[in-house]
Amino acid sequence: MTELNSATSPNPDTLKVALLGCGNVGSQVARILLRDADSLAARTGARLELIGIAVRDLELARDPAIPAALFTDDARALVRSADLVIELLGGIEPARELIRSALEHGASVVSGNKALLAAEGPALYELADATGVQLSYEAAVAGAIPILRPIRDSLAGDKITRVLGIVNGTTNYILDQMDSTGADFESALAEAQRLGYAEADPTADVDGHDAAAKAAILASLSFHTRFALENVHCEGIRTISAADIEAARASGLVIKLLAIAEKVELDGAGQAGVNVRVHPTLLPREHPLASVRGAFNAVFVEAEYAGELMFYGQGAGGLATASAVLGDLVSAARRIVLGGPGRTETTKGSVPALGIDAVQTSYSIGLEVADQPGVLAKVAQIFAAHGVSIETMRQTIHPAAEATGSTARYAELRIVTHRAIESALAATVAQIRDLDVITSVTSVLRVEGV
Ligand SMILES: NC(=O)C1=CN([C@@H]2O[C@H](COP(=O)(O)OP(=O)(O)OC[C@H]3O[C@@H](n4cnc5c(N)ncnc54)[C@H](O)[C@@H]3O)[C@@H](O)[C@H]2O)C=CC1
Ligand SMILES: N[C@@H](CC=O)C(=O)O
Ligand code: NA
Repeated sequence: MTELNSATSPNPDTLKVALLGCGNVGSQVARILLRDADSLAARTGARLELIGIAVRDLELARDPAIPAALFTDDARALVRSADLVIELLGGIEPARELIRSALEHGASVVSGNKALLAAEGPALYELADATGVQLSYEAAVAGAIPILRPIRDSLAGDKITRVLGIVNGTTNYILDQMDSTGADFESALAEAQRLGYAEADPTADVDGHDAAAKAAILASLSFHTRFALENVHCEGIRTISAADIEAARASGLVIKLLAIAEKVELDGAGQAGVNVRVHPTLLPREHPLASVRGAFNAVFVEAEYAGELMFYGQGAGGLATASAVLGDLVSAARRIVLGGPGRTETTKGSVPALGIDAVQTSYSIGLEVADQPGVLAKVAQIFAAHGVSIETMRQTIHPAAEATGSTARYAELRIVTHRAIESALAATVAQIRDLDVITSVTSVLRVEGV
């Protein structure tokens, strides 16, 4: 391995590519780089030579399509010899240290690591700018879907007002399986893991953290201001029960985990901030996002001049994600071949990050109440006191629960509100919880798109 980057010589015939990680995505990237070497060279203007693949365990049986000689357990040395580094390890360290080392050595970097980019993106970008190389991460948000490049480049002359999407394939797969086949949560998750959609630690998917990292990246690029993970309100899908899914279906709705970044007007004087959030959301079945099935993702972008745009495709899976990685790689390689400055990020704006309390949404609230006179009036009074108006209220009377020896009938209420400020909705629910006639608040879900 030579220490000199070929990128430093003008018009290089060959660019050296180091791959870090050979898991679901990395192994597919390696296969494509080897199999499609000629066509990639034709598109790039230089050969993309895979010089090594950093793995943790050299003894592990690997894909026979990848020559064994390419594997190394010395990622640091590999990075120092490359013109282009592809980071597909996941996690914060050693990914951060290796990316920094690559950028400092003048290598461009392609990464799919949203956890790292949400946490460290701006610092890494500054480093890439300082050394005149590129840091690209299309794979990090919505897998194969070209979404970051359109936001950053194609919409650079527009003003984005709202981004709303399904950006986690694993949770969409789980919710879809629960809805369409009645599968239970655990078996749907196990299948998502088997299919290579889930993160190494799937709690990142299930608890919404993966979607939150993507939401932070999307918001930062869309609103030209850095939004950190701490700015993202995050709720996962662990609390969604089969009963919630059934109740949604009965009302012509479907539950999806949505990432939303939207401009919120603070007053009539043009003051605005941005709220970024991830939470399970009820959508009408005819809403375009409702028909996004399996591990597919879709992102709606609303912009002042372009209007509504929708991006749809495979949000997870090794091969599909490899497509986004290769796209970034060829683009970065072309810049080396053709010369010219790298792309710069514009996340130095100062739009305030607003908490979820400031947003307008509507709630679907499930309640179990005593079946006695006056209950509805008490509940309705609380809504009125908070200025929240009720759009629909459905009541189902259940017979006494014989199994528990109870003789009292009880009623199930499902209330859908009109749009209101989140803080008023949350305060309404909190006060309802304390009513003596309420047995339990069985679910609270936000509703969009009605
Ligand atoms: N799987 C998917 O559908 C998508 C994954 N991504 C991202 O791409 C990255 C890779 O994802 P996957 O391939 O699914 O993960 P994976 O867990 O299948 O692969 C990661 C590989 O890196 C290896 N590794 C970890 N630390 C290492 C180290 N210090 N040295 C050498 N090897 C090391 C692991 O042993 C594993 O083989 C992650 O950042 C993930 O968030 C992004 C979009 C979609
Ligand atoms: N685990 C992620 C993989 C892609 O980013 C997901 O399920 O979407
Ligand atoms: Na993408």
